Amino acid sequence: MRRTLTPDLCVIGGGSGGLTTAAAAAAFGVDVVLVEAGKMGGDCLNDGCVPSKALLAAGKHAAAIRESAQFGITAGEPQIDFAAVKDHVAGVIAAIAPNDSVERFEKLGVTVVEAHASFIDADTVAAGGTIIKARRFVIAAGSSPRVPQIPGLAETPFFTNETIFDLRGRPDHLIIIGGGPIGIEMAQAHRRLGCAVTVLEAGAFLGRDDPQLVAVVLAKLRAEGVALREGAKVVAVSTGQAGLTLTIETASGRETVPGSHLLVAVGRRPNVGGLGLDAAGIDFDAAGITVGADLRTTNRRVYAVGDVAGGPQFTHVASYQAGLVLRPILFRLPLKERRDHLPRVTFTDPELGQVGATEAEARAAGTLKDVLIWPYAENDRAQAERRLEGLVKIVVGRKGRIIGAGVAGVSAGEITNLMSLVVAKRMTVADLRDFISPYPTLSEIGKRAATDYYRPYTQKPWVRAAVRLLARFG
Ligand SMILES: Cc1cc2nc3c(=O)[nH]c(=O)nc-3n(C[C@H](O)[C@H](O)[C@H](O)COP(=O)(O)OP(=O)(O)OC[C@H]3O[C@@H](n4cnc5c(N)ncnc54)[C@H](O)[C@@H]3O)c2cc1C
Ligand SMILES: NC(=O)c1ccc[n+]([C@@H]2O[C@H](COP(=O)([O-])OP(=O)(O)OC[C@H]3O[C@@H](n4cnc5c(N)ncnc54)[C@H](O)[C@@H]3O)[C@@H](O)[C@H]2O)c1
Repeated sequence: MRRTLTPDLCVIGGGSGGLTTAAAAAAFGVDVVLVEAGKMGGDCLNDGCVPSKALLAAGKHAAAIRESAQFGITAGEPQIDFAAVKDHVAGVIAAIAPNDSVERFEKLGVTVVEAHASFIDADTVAAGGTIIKARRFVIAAGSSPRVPQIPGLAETPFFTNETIFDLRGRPDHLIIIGGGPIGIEMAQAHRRLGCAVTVLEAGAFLGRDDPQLVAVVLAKLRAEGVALREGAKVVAVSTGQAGLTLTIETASGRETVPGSHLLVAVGRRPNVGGLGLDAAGIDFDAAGITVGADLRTTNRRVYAVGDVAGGPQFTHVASYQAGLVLRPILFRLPLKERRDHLPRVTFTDPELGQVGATEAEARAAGTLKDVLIWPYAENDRAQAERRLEGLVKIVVGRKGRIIGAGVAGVSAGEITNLMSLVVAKRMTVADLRDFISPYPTLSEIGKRAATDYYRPYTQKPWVRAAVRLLARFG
């Protein structure tokens, strides 16, 4: 039966961006319809952040057992039941799923339509048997794995992030095409769970990050036995009796790499197909839906957030943008998206976190005044945990303002949280020096870098003379 809904707001996509938009609008009493074609929770819950972090957590436990002798505890090589690890991953998704469920959102006052949404004109969407005419729309349709045009790939069985977490048998030798965050996280997780792993990367591993920080992560992966091939472009794939063979092109010519299973992790493509964007006058290209700094599309009734909007692809960015678009939609307030304070973390062990500008970005922009570095090895907590590898790097701009920070090391993501506040609130090196950091914590590393920045003042003759003079007054 056909029905027509006329809500104030229609949200397309029930992932990180769409759920945040719908829940926040409903909290203000707005009449909201949310349309989801697949699983509520989207990529992050079902095929992305959550299963990948759960798999990494399992790998971390295996590594802890292997490395326990340095603490005086001998346990030996861990016995890994790969299928049971996958049950753990599924269990974590199931534990979080109720937060994102149709039932919960209906309780919040959102009308959920479980169907594929497509615009039929500038202010109307068709979703299954439902027609939705809304005052405003937010498209949060996400992205899908990009599958490259590599000869032989279409005829070869391969995994993407949408299928790898369902694999219950342990791969003997997993080959990963792509050394971005997905490739590198999956490489370490699988290696620690007992697979041989080779990662083939055409350019540089974790190429968007600071090479000095990336080196910390790569050193650990290499030490654990992950084969990392940089500057290795995969140009052909084939399967035969002996298994899988990939042909790579490197600076020294072509060679082949054998393996048993293949994971393709070469980036994402925005889910713009099937949305009827032309019918609604919404421009898009290969990067995603075209939006301005106000996240508005070329149709003034329609906003786009998250992966489909062509910006940085992170759950927290989708949620941040979702919060922003409610300003004009609910309150008619202007909005301008800020990107100078966005954080990101790659959840390897050690982790790699970055917020704001990297050193190279600040230098290219002409805003770099100083770089402060403090090593993990100088931190007492890192000593206690026997995790000395890594560093904090603080990028300082004009007037001592901290415009970026990068952290590579154990729990770098948590330190990045602190640095994220510092960068978002436009704090200075003095602010980071002056707060009290509980001892012994890893986050003290940032404070130590800031304190060290002022050390030259202790050497200045006039400062020393002033100290001596003041001492005379008793
Ligand atoms: C393996 C992996 C690990 C990741 N790890 C992290 C991490 O640790 N931290 C982090 O911040 N980010 C991580 N990400 C990125 C993160 O998952 C995405 O940036 C985030 O999910 C984007 O949210 P979104 O709302 O834009 O899209 P999604 O979460 O993908 O949601 C889009 C939803 O829209 C639905 N949809 C699409 N088209 C239609 C339509 N026409 N009609 C109705 N519904 C539709 C889809 O079914 C989907 O449910 C990871 C990604 C991957 C692949
Ligand atoms: N911890 C996190 O926050 C996290 C984790 C995973 C994914 N993500 C998000 O998902 C996005 C997608 O991740 P991704 O790793 O798929 O993409 P990516 O674009 O970051 O990396 C893909 C890599 O594949 C390489 N590549 C492409 N074609 C190749 C070929 N033929 N041979 C060899 N290498 C090739 C590219 O050079 C690139 O380095 C990320 O940008 C990130 O925003 C975030």
